[in-house]
Amino acid sequence: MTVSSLPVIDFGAYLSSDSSAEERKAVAYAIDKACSQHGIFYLVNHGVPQELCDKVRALGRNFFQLSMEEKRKYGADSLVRGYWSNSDTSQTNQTHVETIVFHPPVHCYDNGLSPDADPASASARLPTAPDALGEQGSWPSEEFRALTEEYTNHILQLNKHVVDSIADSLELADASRNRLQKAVSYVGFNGYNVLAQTGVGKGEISLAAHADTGCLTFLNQDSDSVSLQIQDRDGMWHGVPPIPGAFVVNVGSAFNRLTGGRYIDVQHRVVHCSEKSRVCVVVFVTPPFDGCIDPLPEFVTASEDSISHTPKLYGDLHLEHEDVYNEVEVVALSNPATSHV
Ligand SMILES: O=C(O)CCC(=O)C(=O)O
Ligand SMILES: [Fe+2]
Repeated sequence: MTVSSLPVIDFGAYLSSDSSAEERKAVAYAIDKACSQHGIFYLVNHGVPQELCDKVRALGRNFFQLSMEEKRKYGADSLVRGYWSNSDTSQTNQTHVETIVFHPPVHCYDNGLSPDADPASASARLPTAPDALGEQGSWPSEEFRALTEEYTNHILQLNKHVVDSIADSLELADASRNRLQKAVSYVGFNGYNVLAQTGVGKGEISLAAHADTGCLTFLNQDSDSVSLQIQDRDGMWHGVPPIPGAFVVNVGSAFNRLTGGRYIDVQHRVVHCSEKSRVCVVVFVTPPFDGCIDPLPEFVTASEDSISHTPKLYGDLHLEHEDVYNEVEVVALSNPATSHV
């Protein structure tokens, strides 16, 4: 894989009302091709103000610079919102990756789970109602909350257009388009400290290999280092160099299922060994927990259609992935060979 092989998609033509139908179609086909060949692409001219993208990364950076004692005041709650880091750093205050996660209260989960379920059970950890999300106390400041919500709303708007373009290129029926448009967002601010060179030599990584669980993920990464890596079909890892102003957009497992495997839920990880720490603000866009993630009718073959089964819901997939996704310990690299995408 070479640097030029990861598509850089200019979304301006899809968003502009001056564009012709052919111009919009060309963008839509490019996105479909990227999702089915790579499961990841760069998006430029996406319409989210650059100043806002820079501000949210700065918000994350300022937060991570607080003392560990201060950050722990915002420790993750039972719904896994808030601050979390991958090592007990009481001695050194050193972490490889730390994160502060929110589910902004802009969407409603209606997954039918009982709010008084056994708190020790996995299902009790799923947010069940809008007022269970993003309580005031879990935000470091009102500014943090306001900017995060503004940013997330922009990304959700952008996601709506990207999904529309995908539905256009796949010629989806309205019912399928509407299913894909039901979206919930999670936002995570990831902070990466530099892995000691000795550690990198020993095969340490910052964020373990995984596929995201939802449909599309929008990454807004610092542009100083090549730290994000994706795995190709031959198992080789490749760096994804940041392009200033571009989002990296990747496909998650729910989209892989919904498209009957057409879209690749790309495996990715982070190995951060530059001189500066790194921030990446991540918005995961997922179906609601009660959303069915069985393949859309357009991707069901006649023989599959005749098999009756219980529909798979996104909430189930979320729980299955949770342990894998949270596995961010430092582990040995299985294959340290990398090149730029
Ligand atoms: O920080 C990054 O570049 C990637 C983060 C990521 O993959 C995730 O949070 O799921
Ligand atoms: Fe990820």
